[in-house]
Amino acid sequence: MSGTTVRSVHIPDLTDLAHRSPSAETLCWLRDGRGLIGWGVLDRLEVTGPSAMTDGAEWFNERCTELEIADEVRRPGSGPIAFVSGAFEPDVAPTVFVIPRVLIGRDEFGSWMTYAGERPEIPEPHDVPEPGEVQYVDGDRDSASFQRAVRELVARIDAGRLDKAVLARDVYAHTEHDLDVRHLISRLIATYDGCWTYSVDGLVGATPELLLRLADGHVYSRVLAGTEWGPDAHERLRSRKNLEEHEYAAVSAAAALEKVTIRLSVPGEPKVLSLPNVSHLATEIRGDVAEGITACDVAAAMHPTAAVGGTPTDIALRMIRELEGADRDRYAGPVGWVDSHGNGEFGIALRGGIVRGPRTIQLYAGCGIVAGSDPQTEWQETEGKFAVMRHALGSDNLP
Ligand SMILES: C=C(O[C@H]1C=CC=C(C(=O)O)[C@@H]1O)C(=O)O
Repeated sequence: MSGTTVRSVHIPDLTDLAHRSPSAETLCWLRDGRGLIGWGVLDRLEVTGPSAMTDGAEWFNERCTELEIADEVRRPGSGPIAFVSGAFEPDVAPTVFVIPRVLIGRDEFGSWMTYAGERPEIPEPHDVPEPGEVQYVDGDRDSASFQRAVRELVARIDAGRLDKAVLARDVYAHTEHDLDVRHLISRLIATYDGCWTYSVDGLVGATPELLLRLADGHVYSRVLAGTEWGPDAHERLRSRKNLEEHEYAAVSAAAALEKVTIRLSVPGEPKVLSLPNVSHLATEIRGDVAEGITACDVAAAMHPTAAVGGTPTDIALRMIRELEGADRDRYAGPVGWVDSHGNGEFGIALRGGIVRGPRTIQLYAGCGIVAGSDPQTEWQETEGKFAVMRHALGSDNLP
């Protein structure tokens, strides 16, 4: 890679990024027609260990110092970038960094292309094959065993051992034809355009939860917890149980952000976020980071918030390991991108799955358990969250 030139150049504005990738190994971070889509691998790292996120960032910075960089665009996301998918438990599963060979980016000012070596043609938009019939098979937990785990967790909360933990379950989707993540991406962006559609190294989904955006020293985070669906969902979101469940997540995110920011603004009351499948309570946090802090530093400081872990974090993680069954791998980890200036965006990898074979994807969904959580309702909530990927795989049903 040493001596390779990476160039970013302005190109005519493209509104259909998702349909341009010529590769089934598409890397993507897209929301509402803006974001990044990449293909080809200039370099790649898999790293495991408690500091995987910052170790990977160091590796990326070293790669950048070896490159010749010619960036005429000079905006967050231009120049060399790495797509990143972090493990939920970084000392157990690998965190992946991928520097694409070619990338098209788009923001409010227009589009650009970044490439290593010779300038490629801009690919024409094209259709990709559909997966055909899909069969769903429960993973480690069926309805009864998931509800048993919820009941056990509520008993431990009632006994005062912890306040909250997020329990997840997995489902395997087996498809008739080979899976092409570009098909999933195009279905996700069409319906969940207010979410961040991601695809990194087989992890694909559309998350409504932004762990952080860091651009020119300003940080923004959208914390979600508390879920309802169906009639009167907005009123029911204001229940004591939902507000409490949300509060743990917002407090944990703000406490982590405090360590890396010099200014922080946290609203006192959550808002309601409506999605096609469910609605959530949402807290939007804004701040300014201390000098030299990068998006990977902020992601490492924040993960896992109580939106996916619990309160207190260490006890919740122990309970999750004990009660959950399936290994989370990169589900509920930070997913996104970072550039050579430390700007970046990371979602929490929710409402998605991990491709496990040419015709198999393992889907995950979880929900926050607090005192008073009802096992049957929590099961239904995971069903509502699986709707995102079921839709991406071809179903037209929403819960
Ligand atoms: C853990 C998930 O969602 C989290 C994010 C928003 C709302 C949540 C809830 O209400 O339980 C979860 O904390 C998931 O989608 O798998």
